[in-house]
Amino acid sequence: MKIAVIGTGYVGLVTGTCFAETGNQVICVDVNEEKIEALKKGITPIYEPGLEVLLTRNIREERISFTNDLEAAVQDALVIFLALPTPSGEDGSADLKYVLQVAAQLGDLITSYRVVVNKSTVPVGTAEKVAAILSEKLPAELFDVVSNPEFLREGVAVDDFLKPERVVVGAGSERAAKIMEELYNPFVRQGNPVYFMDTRSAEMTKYAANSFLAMKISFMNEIANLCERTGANVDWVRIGIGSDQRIGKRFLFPGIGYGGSCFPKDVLALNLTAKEHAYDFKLLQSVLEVNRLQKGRIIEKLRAYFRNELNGKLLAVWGLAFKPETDDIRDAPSIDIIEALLAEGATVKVYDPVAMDNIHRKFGDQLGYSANQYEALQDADALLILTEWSEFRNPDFEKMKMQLKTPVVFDGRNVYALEKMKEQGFYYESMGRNTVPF
Ligand SMILES: NC(=O)C1=CN([C@@H]2O[C@H](COP(=O)(O)OP(=O)(O)OC[C@H]3O[C@@H](n4cnc5c(N)ncnc54)[C@H](O)[C@@H]3O)[C@@H](O)[C@H]2O)C=CC1
Ligand SMILES: O=C(O)[C@H]1O[C@H](OP(=O)(O)OP(=O)(O)OC[C@H]2O[C@@H](n3ccc(=O)[nH]c3=O)[C@H](O)[C@@H]2O)[C@H](O)[C@@H](O)[C@@H]1O
Repeated sequence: MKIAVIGTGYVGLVTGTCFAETGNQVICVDVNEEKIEALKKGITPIYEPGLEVLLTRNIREERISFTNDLEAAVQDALVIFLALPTPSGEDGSADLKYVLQVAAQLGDLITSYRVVVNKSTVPVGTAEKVAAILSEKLPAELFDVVSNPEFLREGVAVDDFLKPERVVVGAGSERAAKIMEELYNPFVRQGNPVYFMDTRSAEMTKYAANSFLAMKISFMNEIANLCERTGANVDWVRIGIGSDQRIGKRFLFPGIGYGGSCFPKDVLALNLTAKEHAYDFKLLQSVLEVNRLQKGRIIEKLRAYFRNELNGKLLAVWGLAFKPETDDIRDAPSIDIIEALLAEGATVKVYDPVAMDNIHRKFGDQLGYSANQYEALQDADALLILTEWSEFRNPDFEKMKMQLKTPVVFDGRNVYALEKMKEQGFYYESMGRNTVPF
């Protein structure tokens, strides 16, 4: 099948590459010329394990190509995917300007039947808005608008796309549903269900999924905070509740609050949708508040330890990306935490395996940047762990102690076992577990 993908960010690039991998002819479009030039050479602008290999193979076998020319891209494509940004607007609602602008452009370019598929995360009713814009220029028989939200996670995006736990398709017509069924057929053959529904339900499914996961994390963060106050250990509580299949083992890890390009903006946007419909979504408001507070917990711990004197302290930070296996720092909790440390007069030295360039673009010379994890520790009063990269899991503890001024670790991701830190002689505070004193 001939496919056009508009927008070559995370979602567009993975969508295009994976559909090429399953034998379709894909053309990807972006307004960013630099990005397109790099992609033509097989260079991906994002760090995503496995993506570049797949991309270069599909470029070599001529199943995927890149252009800045929207008209050329949609000329032959039967299916047009919109993988455009939907950032938070000023009031927290999803800003639809990119999606609606492209819809207007498509109205001028489409000359025969096309399925316009929205892969971006968009509020309920957006498919109808896109259809209304297309209708201004096109007769109804020339297009269908489908909602096909994406559930991939950064860091494991290729696997998530090729082996999805489910695919959701909101299609208003039989004709469009059939085309989508054919497109996803290779995935169905692997036993993964495709759920066909109306466009409004598909749009709501995406927000409900992200908000539910954000709620699960926030719930565990609150349990962790309570564990600290009651002397329980959240590791045991997590295992204890997670083995109940109704709860599930995943997404029960407490930490420094959820971040990333999606949970924060999507929870905000769903809350706004509720407001617009005069519905007071109390649970969602609590999720937002709990997450805001959780990012400050590690600062509270530091303040208590340093007796409110963070001014003049040298603090090392390991991990900046919003989670491991990505260089993405969009809405990363590390940003809020570093900003709070700087505001209190601390000096901050950072290290991350892949997100250094992105964090440098954000903070410039406000921070010290280290070439490796041990260099960051030199003379530091304490280490903060903000992303659970696997290379932080089994460090050379002796080297850490030698580099640090005092062997003090504040772990926002529960990377180490309490016994290990005790044995190694660290002062160690983590989330929802007992503090290991000197
Ligand atoms: N990043 C993720 O892991 C996931 C994101 N989503 C959703 O997918 C959508 C896209 O997200 P990302 O890929 O992360 O966004 P992104 O911001 O990384 O990429 C968007 C791309 O669209 C391009 N673009 C902007 N205007 C354009 C136009 N008029 N024509 C052509 N290209 C244009 C930009 O240059 C950029 O390359 C959002 O709605 C997001 O919520 C959904 C699931 C996962
Ligand atoms: O809509 C999206 O963009 C995507 O958002 C999330 O994917 P992603 O943002 O890549 O990252 P997650 O793995 O979900 O992690 C999000 C945040 O939650 C935090 N988290 C996750 C799990 C957990 O147990 N505890 C926890 O604090 C992570 O550290 C991270 O900051 C969803 O998991 C995807 O299904 C969805 O497609």
